[in-house]
Amino acid sequence: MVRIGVITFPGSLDDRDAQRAVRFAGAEPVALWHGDHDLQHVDAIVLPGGFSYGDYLRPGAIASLSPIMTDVVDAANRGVPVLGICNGFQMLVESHLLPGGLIRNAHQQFIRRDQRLVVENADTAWTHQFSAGEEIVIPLKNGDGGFIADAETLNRLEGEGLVAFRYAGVNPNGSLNDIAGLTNERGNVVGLMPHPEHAVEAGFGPDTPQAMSSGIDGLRCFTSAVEALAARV
Ligand SMILES: NC(=O)CC[C@H](N)C(=O)O
Repeated sequence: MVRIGVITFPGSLDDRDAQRAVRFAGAEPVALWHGDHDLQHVDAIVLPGGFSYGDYLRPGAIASLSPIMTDVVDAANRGVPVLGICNGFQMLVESHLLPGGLIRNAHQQFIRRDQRLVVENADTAWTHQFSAGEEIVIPLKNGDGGFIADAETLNRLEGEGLVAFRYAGVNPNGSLNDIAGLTNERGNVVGLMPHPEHAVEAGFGPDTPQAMSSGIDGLRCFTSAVEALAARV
């Protein structure tokens, strides 16, 4: 069975939900601890949402220095699929596995909403079960979701198709180019601000009209990875 590790940091909030999403996707969730240098030979890694180290300094900045993050960076560079959700996306950026930065929302408020997204890149480990241009709805909840990058980086991200998800309808936080999520060149590392793990079970996900979203749009992030990994085993 495919085994997907979910790393818990001090202040993680959504690690249990991420484990549950992994189980719903048909894989075995493996609870990993940030202070261990031990990935327990998992096939893929999820960095969950939350408030690691109370968002002290910058969200994800202290967590990026946790012992296990050197193992995560090594694994990512070997091609192991890594998904960073919200605070996990912030950790990926702070670890330089993805470029740019995430700053306070433009309106200065913490925001929670069911968010429309366009899947821009459906050729990554975590998105290949979507189609490019497909619109989905998953929850968004953060205080520091404003994506920034210098002009050269932004041009490269757009030119090389490294924008994985883009906000649709409204830009909820002032992110440049409506960027909600990124992938690396290889497609194994993906980070996004909205929360796919909160949209994996009918009746508990976004409350949107059927025509707009299945309510479980987030599940395909996880089943994408599980399907590709299962084919390798
Ligand atoms: N939901 C989350 O993971 C929140 C991330 C981070 N603490 C923020 O507020 O931006």
